[in-house]
Amino acid sequence: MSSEQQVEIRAVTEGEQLEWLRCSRRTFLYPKTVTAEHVEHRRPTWEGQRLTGAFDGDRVVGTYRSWEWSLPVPGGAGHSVLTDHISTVTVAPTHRRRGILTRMITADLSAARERGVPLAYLVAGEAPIYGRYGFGAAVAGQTLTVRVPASLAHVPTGTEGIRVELVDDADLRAEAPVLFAAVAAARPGAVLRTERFWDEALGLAPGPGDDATAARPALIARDASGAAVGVARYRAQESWQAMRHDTTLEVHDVFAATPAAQAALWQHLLSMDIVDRLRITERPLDDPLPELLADRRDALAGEGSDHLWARLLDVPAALEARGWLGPAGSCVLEVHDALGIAGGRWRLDVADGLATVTTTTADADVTCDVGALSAAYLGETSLVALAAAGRVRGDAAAVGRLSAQLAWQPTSWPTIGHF
Ligand SMILES: CC(=O)SCCNC(=O)CCNC(=O)[C@H](O)C(C)(C)COP(=O)(O)OP(=O)(O)OC[C@H]1O[C@@H](n2cnc3c(N)ncnc32)[C@H](O)[C@@H]1OP(=O)(O)O
Repeated sequence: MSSEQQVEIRAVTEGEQLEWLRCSRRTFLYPKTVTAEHVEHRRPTWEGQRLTGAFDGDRVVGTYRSWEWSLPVPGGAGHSVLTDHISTVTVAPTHRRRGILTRMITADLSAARERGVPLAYLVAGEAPIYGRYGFGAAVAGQTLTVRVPASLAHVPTGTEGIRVELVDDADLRAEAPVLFAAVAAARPGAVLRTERFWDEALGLAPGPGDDATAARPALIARDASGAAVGVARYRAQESWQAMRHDTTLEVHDVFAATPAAQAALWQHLLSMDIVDRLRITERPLDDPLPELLADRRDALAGEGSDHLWARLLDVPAALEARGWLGPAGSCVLEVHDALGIAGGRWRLDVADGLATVTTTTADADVTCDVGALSAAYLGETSLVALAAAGRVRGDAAAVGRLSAQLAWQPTSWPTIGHF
């Protein structure tokens, strides 16, 4: 067996992309044969992205993909930071636990910092992997299961003026991306989507061997002027025989410009015939659905999980880029970073919804590792909870105030944004 030192980490050439894709899909236990057609299908997505490979001789034994992408942060629409978006992280089972991921990710994070990118993020395959590299679990998602039929006891004002139309998935192409972009811009941590993502998600660009899915049913909610104000997508079991007995409708990608439009979509979905339950994925932690129901036990929360992991690369730039809802006040914050990328000690002054961050040598009020601050950065994970876990240290009043300052409403939104 070759030693770790013989494994070379470098950019993948066009001619190596097929082996690179094979390595990633094999490691993710993808069941289908990967061909040159799959590479052609992925090429539009890879344009402008960095594809890195770990090579043992001419064999690809590790994959890593990253690119610059904007991420909404607390502060409302218009508050976003440039990020290093990381994906397709794999090391072949034959080459695991020899430091290959460590070499790929530390090189990528350091290079991103040098380019002036203040934040990195990814959606983790498994929770224990990324904490050691300074990532913190920053956006959680939940799956709600709701018995059908169920009725809404409360609806927000204006729900009666919303009309819900049944369309095909493909019919969403013109209107859904614009609506999604507007909704996502105001939700911290919402992974933004490319045009290519929409083509693939709506079944308009099927990969080799994939079924064309563009005719799946979907819903559009429209206001009195006819403008699209909400979208919901869903799929049922494949055969009607299975559906005669016990039918779960998998509902995903529900988003709306207003609470009324969202409630109108739920009203429609909760009253569908031949359906026993809805299984609704990718919901934020503050989803109002249980509050709308006549019997809140009709909605069971389950499968809550970390979704997006964030990693601060430039603490002052990232803290100054976001908005602040909490009380005005100052503290000295010391951040440790074992990778030597983002550590330092700063005075943080919060006032009028903004923060000013300046280097200081004063004693620290609050001290933590970069992973803990990264977890709290998007406003959802509580700094007080991190302190209770021993991951943040300092005077309780200073930690409590910084925790209240970092918190943001509405919470983050666990969107799926790339393939
Ligand atoms: C954004 C994404 O793409 S998420 C998807 C991540 N990929 C996967 O889950 C696919 C299956 N897994 C893999 O391909 C590999 O196991 C990887 C990429 C997760 C790890 O690659 P490796 O090269 O083995 O990691 P490396 O050797 O650098 O490990 C560094 C440390 O992390 C630990 N570690 C790595 N992966 C895991 C894991 N899944 N669970 C627990 N610990 C882990 C190692 O034990 C090691 O710890 P140590 O330094 O204390 O010895």
